[in-house]
Amino acid sequence: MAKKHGDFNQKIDYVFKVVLIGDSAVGKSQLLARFARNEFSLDSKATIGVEFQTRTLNIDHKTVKAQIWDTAGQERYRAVTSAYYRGAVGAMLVYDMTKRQSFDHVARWLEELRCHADKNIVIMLIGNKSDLSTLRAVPTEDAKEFAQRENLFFLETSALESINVESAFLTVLTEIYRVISKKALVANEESNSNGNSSLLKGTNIAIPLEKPAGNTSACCMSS
Ligand SMILES: Nc1nc2c(ncn2[C@@H]2O[C@H](COP(=O)(O)OP(=O)(O)OP(=O)(O)O)[C@@H](O)[C@H]2O)c(=O)[nH]1
Repeated sequence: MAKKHGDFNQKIDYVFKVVLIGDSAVGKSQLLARFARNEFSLDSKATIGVEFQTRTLNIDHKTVKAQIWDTAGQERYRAVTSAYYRGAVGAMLVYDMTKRQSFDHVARWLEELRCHADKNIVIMLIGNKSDLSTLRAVPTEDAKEFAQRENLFFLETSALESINVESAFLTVLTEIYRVISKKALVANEESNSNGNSSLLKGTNIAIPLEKPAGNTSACCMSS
């Protein structure tokens, strides 16, 4: 039987939950389809509710299962609650580079993300549909500046032409791995000095890095 894109029978060392967010029709589902199955559809339907897909890959000789969650950008279908963000260690915040409004809403999405998610979550800002660059409505510099100011990774992608999609997801997953390895090192050092065994030894490590700080109910995006 043919192997699925990126799937192999190996012990999983880590499961990383990554969430996709952004306005409706910016291309979240197609970015996921491109990354998880190397597929693309031009007549993609609006997402209703929440779905996820996985892809297993190797990072630094470890087997990582990326569990990528997708939800509707349309307000009437949106099921984004704290449950969607719970346990997420990465986020792809997507806008459509041909739709200025979707970029103008990025700050609100970021606010919602920071309100619900772990404070150490790794975030990639994505300007999708770079194949339509003649219709560009968001200059690269504007997005780059925003990303620098907010401490986000940034890439322009095309799910259609498979440009930078792999790179965007791999950057986030590798950074998550880097953060978690660093934490594991600290945990190891602390437990060694306490004479305890490592907190993070073993497999299928639970990922949440830290709980979000404070009361989250007051800071969520209003419609
Ligand atoms: N030209 C072009 N079209 C794209 C690209 N990515 C997605 N699309 C198209 O944009 C439309 C919306 O894509 P979706 O992936 O469904 O968007 P979404 O953000 O998941 O939308 P919601 O589910 O409503 O939140 C579809 O017609 C896609 O085929 C891209 O990179 N280039």
